[in-house]
Amino acid sequence: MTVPPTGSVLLGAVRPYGEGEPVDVLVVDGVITEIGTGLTAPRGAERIDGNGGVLLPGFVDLHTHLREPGREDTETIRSGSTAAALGGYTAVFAMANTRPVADNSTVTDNVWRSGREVGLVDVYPVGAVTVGLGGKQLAEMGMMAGGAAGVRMFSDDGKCVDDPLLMRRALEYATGLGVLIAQHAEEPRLTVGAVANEGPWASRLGLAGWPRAAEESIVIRDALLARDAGARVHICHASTEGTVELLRWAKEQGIAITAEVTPHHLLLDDSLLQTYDPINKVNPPLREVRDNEALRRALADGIIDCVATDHAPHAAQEKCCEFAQAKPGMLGLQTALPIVVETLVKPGLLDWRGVARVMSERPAEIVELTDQGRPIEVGEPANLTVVDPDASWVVRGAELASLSDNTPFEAMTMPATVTTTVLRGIVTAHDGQVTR
Ligand SMILES: NC(=O)N[C@@H](CC(=O)O)C(=O)O
Ligand SMILES: [Zn+2]
Ligand SMILES: [Zn+2]
Repeated sequence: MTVPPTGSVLLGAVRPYGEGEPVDVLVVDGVITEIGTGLTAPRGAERIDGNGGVLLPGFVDLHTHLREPGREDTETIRSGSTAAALGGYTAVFAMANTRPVADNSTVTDNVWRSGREVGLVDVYPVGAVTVGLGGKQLAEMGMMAGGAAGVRMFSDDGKCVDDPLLMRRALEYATGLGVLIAQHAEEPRLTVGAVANEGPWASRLGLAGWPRAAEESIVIRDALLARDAGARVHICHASTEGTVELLRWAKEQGIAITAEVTPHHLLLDDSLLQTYDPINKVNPPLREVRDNEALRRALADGIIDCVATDHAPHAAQEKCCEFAQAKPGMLGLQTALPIVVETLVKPGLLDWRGVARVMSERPAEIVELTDQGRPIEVGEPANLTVVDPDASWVVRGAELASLSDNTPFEAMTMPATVTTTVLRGIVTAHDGQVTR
């Protein structure tokens, strides 16, 4: 194991959790050593002016697609890490649906090492649950967990582990290894050919519908399997009001279930499909306004644990085509924080402490990272993000760091921006530029 590099920096005039008067935060060798006013930077330390911005723990994304290996034309570990650092992230979990699939330790260890070499964000590879995402045979989870990457989360994301017996075995095996299974909840028999939320818009537009039950039946099935196995299970990209109610029930029973919601499912609804622009095509599909509202409330009250981007880059030719043929997925890393501000902070559902909870603390806890999502206190690791809460900017896909530009937020005005990201005391991004 290589020792990760650390740095020293003085963050001047920042407001931890957006509270109180601005203070200076001194970081030496990757650790916060002093918080106060009028601090001076020791020799060799960088000095960053925080301009009174909000200081938060660095964001942790449990759901990112980096497309390396296999589709480096659409995203690489470097380009995805760049987007992550600019978006305020200090750790991202890279999904296993690459080519080849990350179903063995050769792939997961390579992703881990490449992430370390780039050094902009901690890239944690997610291992596949089944060989080749085929849903038939369990992958060697133990080998991946025991490798250099120390894989701690497994998912067939993009596909559902739909066989209930196999899912039960995966949960049992994962419990023994102390790792987490994250489920893409989609009963495939109910979504054959489905491209849009089953509802009035899909009917009107002649698009094949994706029923809510396809998601909800797997959510409740997996909650029950986790209960019986004494296992933990994590639900990827929760998208319906019904899923929220099932999560509430399962948590009330004491079942160890956690869930994430994407920024796009918080903000966008299926009325956008009337243009037939596949930029809005995603799995699970954009739902209805009542779902947006239920998901926002669930995130605010903790029924949904965290925000995860499901950053899913696709090439122009995979998006600029007939709706049914287009690939599902949208960019997310650089727009996540502003959308959380728009949908939760501005309406008063979350304060900045709450943003720290859903973007950093809870995701870090779910995957048991000990150096992320930590309190902003002396002696804690300096994985930090500075936000300008008053900034306003217009999204331009072509200007985002991703190699792809499939953002559904094109031309939208965003509130708030990340001004600085710090990984173990090293400034990784500042004023819209990465440092390495
Ligand atoms: N969300 C998507 O629509 N697409 C994801 C896969 C997934 O998250 O299910 C992708 O890999 O492109
Ligand atoms: Zn998925
Ligand atoms: Zn995904």
